[in-house]
Amino acid sequence: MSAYSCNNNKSNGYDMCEDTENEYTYEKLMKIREFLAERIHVGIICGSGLGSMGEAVRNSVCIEYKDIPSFPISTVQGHKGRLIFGYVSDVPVMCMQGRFHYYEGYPLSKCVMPVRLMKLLGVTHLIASNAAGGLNPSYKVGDIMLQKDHLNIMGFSGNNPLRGPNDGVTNLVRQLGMEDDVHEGVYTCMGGPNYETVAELRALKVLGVDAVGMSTVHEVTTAKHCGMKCFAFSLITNICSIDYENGEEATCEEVLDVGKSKETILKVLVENVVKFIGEHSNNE
Ligand SMILES: O=P(O)(O)O[C@@H]1C[C@H](O)[C@@H](CO)O1
Ligand code: HPA
Repeated sequence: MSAYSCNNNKSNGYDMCEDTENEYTYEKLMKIREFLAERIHVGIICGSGLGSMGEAVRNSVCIEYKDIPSFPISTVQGHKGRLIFGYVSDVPVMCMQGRFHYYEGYPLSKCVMPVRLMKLLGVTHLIASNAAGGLNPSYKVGDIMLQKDHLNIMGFSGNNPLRGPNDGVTNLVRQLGMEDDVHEGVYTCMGGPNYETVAELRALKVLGVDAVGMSTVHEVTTAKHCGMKCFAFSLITNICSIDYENGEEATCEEVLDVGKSKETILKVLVENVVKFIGEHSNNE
């Protein structure tokens, strides 16, 4: 008898099959889940005003956060609040158009839950983006800062910082024709929701911070802990002034406007990085 043929044993009224292939144990289901999970490869988190990167996703299926059981909702301007599943450069991705911030009232464990979900769904590589204020005097509004490291101020007592993004990816970003506008630097996350005081910015500068924002550090820390490879970058949306006499605090509108003005280049950036990951990771 072949593995799939039934013997018409109807002792309980149903067709009974001898074949053990028809028994779905928990272990077997987990194997199926693992197989399917391997089909999603890259996770993308869009920062404030950077949701247009989600338009790089082709053949997409969108699911609103509010429709997903137990999922938090986005409460911040510039975060659509939906998951997009699809393909970028033929690589299967899931994209968060909207992240969760500590200042929204969510504990950090909830802010990073989607990263753990990505891991469960098979994501091996995380691309995290954010809007940030430039502290390094050589940065201009609209520049991109590749996060070569971060300062985990909110977890000063011990989380590991991100070390060394993939050199190849870094070069690839430089090839975007933005050589003069791309930097590698140190990012830090403040608790928010208010922007930093001059005294705080001065302290951050002394600590070696090049750009300051309100996210990403805990996501990257969690992703690293889960064994993912991470590529994180900041769009410099405003320049942080450490001068009491000159310089104004950024506004939310300003931050979102800079994101909008860089939509095209950010989409290309995401496409190139995902393509690179697809070509170099061998579906690991
Ligand atoms: O989600 P990100 O880190 O891009 O958001 C930044 C930090 C604040 O939420 C907002 C400031 O305008 O942008
Ligand atoms: O200057 C800033 N500080 C903190 N978060 C930010 N997000 C955009 N700009 C900034």
